[in-house]
Amino acid sequence: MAEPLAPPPLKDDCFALPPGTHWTPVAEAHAMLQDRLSVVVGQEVVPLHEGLDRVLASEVIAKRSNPPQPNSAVDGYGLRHADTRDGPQTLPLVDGRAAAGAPFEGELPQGYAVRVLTGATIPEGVDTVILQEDVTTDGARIAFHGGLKPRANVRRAGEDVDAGEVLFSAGRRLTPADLALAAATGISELTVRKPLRVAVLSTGDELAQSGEQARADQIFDANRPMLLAMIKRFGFEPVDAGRAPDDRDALRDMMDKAATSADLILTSGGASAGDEDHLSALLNESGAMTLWRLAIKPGRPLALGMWNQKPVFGLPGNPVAAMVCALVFARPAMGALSGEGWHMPDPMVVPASFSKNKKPGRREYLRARLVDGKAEVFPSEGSGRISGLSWADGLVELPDGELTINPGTPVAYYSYASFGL
Ligand SMILES: Nc1nc2c(c(=O)[nH]1)N[C@H]1C(S)=C(S)[C@@H](COP(=O)(O)OP(=O)(O)OC[C@H]3O[C@@H](n4cnc5c(N)ncnc54)[C@H](O)[C@@H]3O)O[C@H]1N2
Ligand code: MOO
Repeated sequence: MAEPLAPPPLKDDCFALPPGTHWTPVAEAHAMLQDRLSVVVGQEVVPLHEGLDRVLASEVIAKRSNPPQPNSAVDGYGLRHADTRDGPQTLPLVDGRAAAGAPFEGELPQGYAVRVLTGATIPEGVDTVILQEDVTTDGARIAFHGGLKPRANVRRAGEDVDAGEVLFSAGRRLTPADLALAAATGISELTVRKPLRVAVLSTGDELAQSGEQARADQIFDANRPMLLAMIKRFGFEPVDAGRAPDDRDALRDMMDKAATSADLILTSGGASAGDEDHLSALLNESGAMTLWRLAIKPGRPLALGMWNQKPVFGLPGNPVAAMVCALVFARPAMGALSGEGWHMPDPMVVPASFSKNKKPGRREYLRARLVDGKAEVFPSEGSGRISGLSWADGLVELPDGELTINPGTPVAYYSYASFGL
């Protein structure tokens, strides 16, 4: 008869971090990634109107000043300031007018005023424009009170931007306002980065696809729709690489396909070192695998490797850990790979409305909501509690060390929006 199997004794340090294991602190992991990742996408030239949300590959320089010539800020009358004095006065009007797109020909004679409309090029001789609400006119003269400010209502050429000024640096993701500025300064084409294509692959025999009939022992794949949607929100190109069974050959095929259609592969599940953790085994086999045990909660295991020259981020399977690692590690990494640059948002420091005794050793991310300027947290820290991800509008980050938090303690809060979600 076999010896009865005795359970292992509890260790004194069972709640401490495993001895001898190096837990990579988040800051160290960030520094390493930042150091090792570089732009992997090429460039292309697109017409200005296709520039929205694209990442600039080079700086953009204004070709033209804005405005290109001095123009009027108001509807009114142009005159020489030297022809005015304090107190009530009149000036005769010249024939003709200056309108936007239809300039006044010639120079304004001394001692006259000229009708000007908003946006019109300031006629030669005019240095000041009086608002039409401040004059009376019979069509041949204007009467007004003096004391005008010299150059009133005149927009100087280049007062907004001068030709030759740098409008944007490389790496900027273009906004609607950027397109307006580029158009106004004579830019018609933009040299941008090709979009970063990010493949998302789920692993695990337990996964069923939404819409399919799930066996009783199966769960629906929640990570893939979440990660694909996150990539889209970040402004990258999501590539659905499907769901791989716990079979090394099938996973290898799917990884090969993902590597041909994307610049970066995000997987979820199979990242740790369990019997069915085929992803880490496969990356190990390819010789380009590092399993990072990160000092982060949730999301301890992160498998990083290269597959057919494409970087792979093997995110943990638990959906909460997958999302946290995608925000905290994959998002800034995608910035570096896409040409946008490494970027972590700045948190808002807000008072906590919760209590917690945080143990030392791991940086923690709690699902949080901002209510009346205070951070509330989801009552459960379970890494499979997807409802908390959906309940939250951001994350509270607790530092690596030990900390006692009471209502009112300042904490770092990152809104989902600050990551681009
Ligand atoms: N002995 C240990 N076991 C575990 C440890 C550990 O340190 N020692 N770490 C735990 C932590 S923390 C995490 S996170 C997971 C990470 O494991 P894997 O990345 O290998 O993920 P799986 O084991 O494949 O899955 C974990 C969990 O997530 C579910 N899952 C996976 N993919 C999806 C998906 N696409 N949609 C929804 N849910 C998914 C999966 O069914 C599991 O329940 O390991 C712990 N174990
Ligand atoms: O990464 Mo695990 O989800 O910390 O729980």
